[in-house]
This record gives sequence, C-alpha cells and structure tokens, in this order.
Amino acid sequence: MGELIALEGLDGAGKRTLTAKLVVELEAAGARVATLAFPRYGESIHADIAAEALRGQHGDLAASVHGMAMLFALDRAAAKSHLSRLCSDNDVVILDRYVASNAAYGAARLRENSDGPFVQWIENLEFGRFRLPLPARQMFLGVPVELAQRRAAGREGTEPGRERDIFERDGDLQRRTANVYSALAAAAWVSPWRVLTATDPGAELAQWILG
Ligand SMILES: Cc1cn([C@H]2C[C@H](O)[C@@H](COP(=O)(O)O)O2)c(=O)[nH]c1=O
Repeated sequence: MGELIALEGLDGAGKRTLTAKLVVELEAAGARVATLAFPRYGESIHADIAAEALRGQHGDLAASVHGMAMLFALDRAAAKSHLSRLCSDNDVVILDRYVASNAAYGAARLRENSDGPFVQWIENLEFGRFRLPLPARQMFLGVPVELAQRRAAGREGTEPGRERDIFERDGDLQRRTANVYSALAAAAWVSPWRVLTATDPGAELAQWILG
C-alpha cells in the first residue's frame, strides 16, 4: 500500500518543480510514484468555485475563511476513492498541497497560531469527519517570502487560470502563512515533517520519503 507524502509551501515556492524532481528520483530508486495536486481545478466543482471566489466572483464568499476552507476540504473529500486507488497502485503518492494548506492559510487569515481553534477545526473536519487518509510525511518548502511572491507574480498570465488570486497578492498573508507552516512542521502536526530549501538534494530527499 503506497504512502501519501504531502508537499506544502507558499504560492510560488516551487512545489511543482520539486514534485517533478522527486518523481524522477523516486522512480530511479525503483518506486512506483503518482502525483496529485489540490485544489483539483477542472475536476471538482468545489475547487472551481473556490478559484472563482478567489478571483472576485460569488459575492463575499472569499471573505469567509471557513466557507473557503470548506470548499477546499470538500474537494479533498470527493477525491477519497481516487486517492485510495492511487495508493493501491503505487508505492508513493506525492500530493502538491493537502490538508495542511487549509490549516496554514486559514489560521493565517484569522491571525491564529498553529495550535488555535481553526487548525483544530480543520483536523477534526478533514481527518475526523471526512476520514481523509493521514499523510505519512509532510514537507514544507520554505523559500523566502519575497522570492515566492516574485515567482507567483511572474507566472501571472503565462498559463490559463494562473492569474494571481487574492491570497497570492497579499504579501502579509503569505508571511503569516509561512509562520504557521513552520510551526506546524515544528510540532510534527499529524505526521513527521521536513523543512526543505530549494537546494536540498533530491536523491537524499527521496531516501527520506522511502525510509
Ligand atoms: C489546497 C488548498 C489551497 N489553499 C489556498 C492556497 C492558494 O493560495 C490558493 C489556491 O491554491 P493554488 O495556488 O495552489 O492553486 O488556495 C487553501 O487555502 N486551502 C487548501 O486546502
């Protein structure tokens, strides 16, 4: 049975690039690997509504921290059978964002800490009520906030649907989100974490994942 490995980080941190690098390293080590990115744009009504809200549609929906988090959580709940199929067919499933994204962004929006009521609500909702599988390990790709912001800005308009959303435009929110991520990692929230930099060697990381 394959294990879920969640890769977390700010918008523009380089999660997609690292995911591609890890797939190469893990396959070179003989592992069967699958990847899945959340939100599942184009595949889930919840993800698409969340994206529309982040770009100004649906009235005040984006202002509701719990409403937005519920949409992201429902997207994952609807992916449960897909996730278990991926786990049965592979040794490792790398998730580009998972439940900790909801915990970190929501707590940051509410100016709460990683041990506050919002993170507890997310844990109870997604792992408790929705019975989402726990990630075996989690990684936080911690690049400087300014660099992530520049990358996210540079990406704007280069791909359909990749224009910056209201979370990405808010540098202060990104900074607070990075702090919550660091605290979640330090507390080994839900499972063991590893804090990465962009220069961490992929091969060694692959061994940690497989270990
Ligand atoms: C997957 C996920 C993303 N987000 C945020 C992170 C991003 O700023 C935004 C859209 O995600 P994306 O930029 O990775 O497509 O939504 C959450 O707040 N909760 C979640 O569960």
